Amino acid sequence: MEPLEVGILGVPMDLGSSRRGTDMGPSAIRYARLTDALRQVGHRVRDLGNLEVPVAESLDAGNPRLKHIEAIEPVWRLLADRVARLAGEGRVPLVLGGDHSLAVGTIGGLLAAGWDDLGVLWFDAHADFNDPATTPSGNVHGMPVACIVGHGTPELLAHTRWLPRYLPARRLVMIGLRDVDPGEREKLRRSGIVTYTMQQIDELGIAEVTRRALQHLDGEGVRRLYVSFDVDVVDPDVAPGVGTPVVGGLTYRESHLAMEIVAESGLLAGMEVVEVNPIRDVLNRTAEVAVALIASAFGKRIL
Ligand SMILES: NC(=[NH2+])NCCC[C@H](N)C(=O)O
Ligand SMILES: [Mn+2]
Ligand SMILES: [Mn+2]
Repeated sequence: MEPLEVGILGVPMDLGSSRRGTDMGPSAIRYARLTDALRQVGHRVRDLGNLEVPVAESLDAGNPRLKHIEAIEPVWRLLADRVARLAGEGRVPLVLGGDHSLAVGTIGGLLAAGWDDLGVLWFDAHADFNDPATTPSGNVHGMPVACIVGHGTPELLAHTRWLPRYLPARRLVMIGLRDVDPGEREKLRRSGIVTYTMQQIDELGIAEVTRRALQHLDGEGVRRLYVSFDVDVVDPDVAPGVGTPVVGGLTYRESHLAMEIVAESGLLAGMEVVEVNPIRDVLNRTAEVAVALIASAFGKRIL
């Protein structure tokens, strides 16, 4: 991989989740030597620090079907500005979460930067495609995909009016699904989003699935790839430090192989790693897995 100018941005946010702790994700990932890992692969790295995010205890959650949205939307806007600026400077944004709701800000920022050839690989145990009508929890980290592709109730989409446009649903591919809510399933079928469940990964293998996903995006005109990596896609035995663990996830090697294939595609233009929750982790193991996966996505090779 060509040497890149990587810009790291932390988003210490857990307002989108009912469990506290993902606000400490950026620190845990940095502590696991992220910049060293990227420099070893040959990239130039600049860490731009963290965004300021309100603390849950200082707020009222508000609407129980859209918790903390009044505090989350301003974080999205701020994050979108910062990401758009990074992209405008020719830097590759690497965003450290934080709960997965932040993806609305990152992807919104890339759309604002005029990335018309953007496609998204969404690695996740969950579909994150709920809206206030379908959500079982009211947690906004279960809704970012609905916001990004513009498929949600007007109440939800009212908070995305700052987006320059929505991402076409066919430019987002989900990999690793194994916990989808009933309301999400219906919406997902009609959405145009391409999905690969754990069953398909078991049957086809992660290499074939990742290659098919990339091939589909290529056919949609995607030339710049953004990887949204929710660490709960990895099996909780390997990555226990997450807010919403689901058994039956990717093995250590499967998740690496997917990242290695992403690197080989030559299309990686940005990445976020979200949902690392140090409170639930064991000796920062999940953050270490996150750093190793980032290194693979950014071109680290075994030989
Ligand atoms: N980014 C995540 N970890 N999302 C978990 C979502 C869980 C569940 N589907 C919900 O909407 O509440
Ligand atoms: Mn997620
Ligand atoms: Mn998830």
